[in-house]
Amino acid sequence: MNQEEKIKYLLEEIYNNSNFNFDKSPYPEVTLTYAQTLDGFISGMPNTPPLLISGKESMLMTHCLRNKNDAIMIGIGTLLNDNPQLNVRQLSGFNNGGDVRNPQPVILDTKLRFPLNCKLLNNYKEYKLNVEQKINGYEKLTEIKPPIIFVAEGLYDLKKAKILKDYGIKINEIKCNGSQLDISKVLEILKSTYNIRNVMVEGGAQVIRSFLMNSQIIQHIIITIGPLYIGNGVKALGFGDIEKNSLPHLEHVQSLTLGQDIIVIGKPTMS
Ligand SMILES: NC(=O)C1=CN([C@@H]2O[C@H](COP(=O)(O)OP(=O)(O)OC[C@H]3O[C@@H](n4cnc5c(N)ncnc54)[C@H](OP(=O)(O)O)[C@@H]3O)[C@@H](O)[C@H]2O)C=CC1
Ligand SMILES: Nc1nc(O)c(N)c(N[C@@H]2O[C@H](COP(=O)(O)O)[C@@H](O)[C@H]2O)n1
Repeated sequence: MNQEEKIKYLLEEIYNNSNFNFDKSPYPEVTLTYAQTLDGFISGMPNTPPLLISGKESMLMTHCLRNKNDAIMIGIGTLLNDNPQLNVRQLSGFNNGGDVRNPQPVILDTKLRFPLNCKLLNNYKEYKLNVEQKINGYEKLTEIKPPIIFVAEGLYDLKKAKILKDYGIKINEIKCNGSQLDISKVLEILKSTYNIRNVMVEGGAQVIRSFLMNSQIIQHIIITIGPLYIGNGVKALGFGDIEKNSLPHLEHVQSLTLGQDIIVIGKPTMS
């Protein structure tokens, strides 16, 4: 088995041994995953270039996880800072007719700050154009699914939403009482409207915090620890203290090394 096959096998084991019952749950199966430094940071200071924490082997694991999940969720903070692609381009066979798939991107974006020139939109537009115009080799392209954006009712620009919808982007309005979107509602819609069976939540800090504070909706946590210190930056849980009792601990813990990185895998529990 090569490295990619070994990682895929490891992930199969994790998901096959999950006692998650999709039919009985109002939500998809949720995996929270991120990479952090030895001093607990997931990135440098806000508005600085993206920080590479994962080595090539654990980045391959991230792409295998993306391949395994129907959807990948990030907050608008990550989109604005990193301009990510959220695809599986590191897997063998990508764009060469291989048996791999991209997850559908999901963005939490109350005020629709989604930039009209971001890679997520450009990649989707380019893919659609290739398929619609049957451009040479289009049959072998790995499908790119349209991003799904969650916005708050009354807080976003309807004209911008119309432009995005015309490109094929899915926009879902949620009633929002507080300052952030209700992640339970978001997950319910992903399951009921989009038939999303499993979702990996990649971050950033505020999204990780929201999920960990509602850890009953998470089935798996997979953390990559890269062997570096950076001194300051954005902590995995963002800024501001949290009551210790609101956070879970892990059970059924496994750990392994991939390259120079340590991977910690477990199930969150409050008990
Ligand atoms: N190392 C790693 O694995 C990863 C690192 N990162 C890093 O994280 C940093 C970004 O983190 P951060 O700035 O916290 O941004 P986030 O990606 O967590 O996005 C936060 C924003 O999402 C919107 N939002 C809407 N609803 C919710 C909700 N229920 N919970 C949380 N957020 C919600 C809010 O914006 P609004 O009010 O406008 O809707 C909020 O400000 C970047 O530097 C990036 O590099 C990101 C992913 C993985
Ligand atoms: N697994 C992992 N390791 C790191 O070191 C990271 N910085 C991240 N970041 C996440 O990956 C996104 C970038 O994705 P693309 O390479 O553009 O597909 C970034 O936005 C974070 O979500 N992840």
